[in-house]
Amino acid sequence: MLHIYKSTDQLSHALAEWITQAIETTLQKQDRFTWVVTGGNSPKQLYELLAASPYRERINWSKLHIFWGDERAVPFDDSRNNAKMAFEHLLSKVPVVLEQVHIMNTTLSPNDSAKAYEAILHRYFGNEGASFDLVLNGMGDDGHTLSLFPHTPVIHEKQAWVSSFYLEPQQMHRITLTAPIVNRAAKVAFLTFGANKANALFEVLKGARNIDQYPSQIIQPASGELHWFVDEAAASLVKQP
Ligand SMILES: O=C1O[C@H](COP(=O)(O)O)[C@@H](O)[C@H](O)[C@H]1O
Repeated sequence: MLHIYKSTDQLSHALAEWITQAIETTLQKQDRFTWVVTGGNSPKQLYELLAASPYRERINWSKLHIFWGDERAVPFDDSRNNAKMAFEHLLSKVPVVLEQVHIMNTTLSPNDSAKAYEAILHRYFGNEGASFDLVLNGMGDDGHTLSLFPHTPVIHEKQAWVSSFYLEPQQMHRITLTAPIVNRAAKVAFLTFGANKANALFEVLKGARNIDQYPSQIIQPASGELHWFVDEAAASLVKQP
């Protein structure tokens, strides 16, 4: 489902409300809510909103179990670290249970970090079936999501739930969830805005299947919901007749 908003402000507010309702509704049926948060710049306003009234009071933070979709293999105190960003804008401001907040450990080698994260996920979800209640994703203007970058082999991963690799153009290792686990989620929501994302959004939603060029295409929950929260600038090509 495609949700289009006039401004990034309206978009962030609508997504904050949608996430809060998803948490409220799910917690009426079960005792925990597992949420994968995203990095990058796009979610900063959303995170600030969730950390403030009225969302802060409506969310039962003690029931939340937080995970990351991907991480740059840099120390936690590096400004590029996705977990640092989420703590700065959200998690340090709300009463989360730290034992339920699972950052990707960048003090280990990237390979060991991916294995350790995969072990955590298997403890939560077993080997089959269950997965996250919500995966929040961003999308880069090159069509990447998580750390599934164009023309990287990890796009085609079929077994591992977490993988690491060296991203040559950025001279940096990345650790990322893979399609096999993300596509089991109950809900996946993309947050994308800005004219620079318009072409990628068009190709991902309306273009021919080309997952190597536009890796966001591979995120298609098997039985869960897929939502795209975008602004009019990003949706400008999608909306054309
Ligand atoms: O590298 C990354 O980029 C994507 C998109 O980021 P944005 O700044 O364009 O919103 C992000 O979702 C991912 O977590 C991050 O590692």
